[in-house]
Amino acid sequence: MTSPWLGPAPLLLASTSATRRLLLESAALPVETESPGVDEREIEAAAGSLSPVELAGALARAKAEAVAARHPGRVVIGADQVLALDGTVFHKPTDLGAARDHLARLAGRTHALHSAVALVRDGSTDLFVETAQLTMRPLAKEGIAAYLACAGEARVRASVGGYQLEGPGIHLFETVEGDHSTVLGLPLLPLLARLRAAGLLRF
Ligand SMILES: Nc1nc2c(ncn2[C@H]2C[C@H](O)[C@@H](COP(=O)(O)OP(=O)(O)OP(=O)(O)O)O2)c(=O)[nH]1
Repeated sequence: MTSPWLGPAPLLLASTSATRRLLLESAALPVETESPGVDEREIEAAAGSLSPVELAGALARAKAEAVAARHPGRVVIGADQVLALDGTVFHKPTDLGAARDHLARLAGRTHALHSAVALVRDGSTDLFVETAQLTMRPLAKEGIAAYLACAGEARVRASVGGYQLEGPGIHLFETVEGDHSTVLGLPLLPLLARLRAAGLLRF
């Protein structure tokens, strides 16, 4: 397969997310990954009164710029996803109990997933945020328990909402508005448009 990538070196993804890496590889792009090594909670605490969208952008920028500083000349992508319900920000559940609490609060409501991407090239950062709106079914605690038993702790803890839409999480929803890749945490269409505009893609 001839990759569409025209860059001199593989894309450098400043992320520990296997999901994000898979999304880029599924687009036939050569990817290297490096952990950003930034303290997200510290950035969030310092961010003070940022909106969820601004917080996602600040975290994506911090991750990308931290890795770009270590690899001058590379095209670096950082990303962050924030789940917001009525302005309250949710973080990845630390265990099944936390996931159960999250889902009880999200059930029957519409929440936003703000997926921010920071693209760093030649010392400049291009930042954008895409939002998906997800309406979760009303779920009794028995339904939530059955979902958690089906999904399992590893899958539940791997994503900010406690669900993986391409997995059993799909059962939780009435409607999903927004691009699938935005839900998974790396909005591909606007990212590819920017890489194409920079002359980094063959087509
Ligand atoms: N496979 C899958 N992953 C999802 C889904 N929704 C969210 N995620 C994942 C993508 C990200 O890995 C994670 C969002 O959390 P973060 O933006 O903090 O990224 P994470 O800490 O995983 O990695 P990073 O900070 O980039 O090193 O949740 C989904 O529906 N399916």
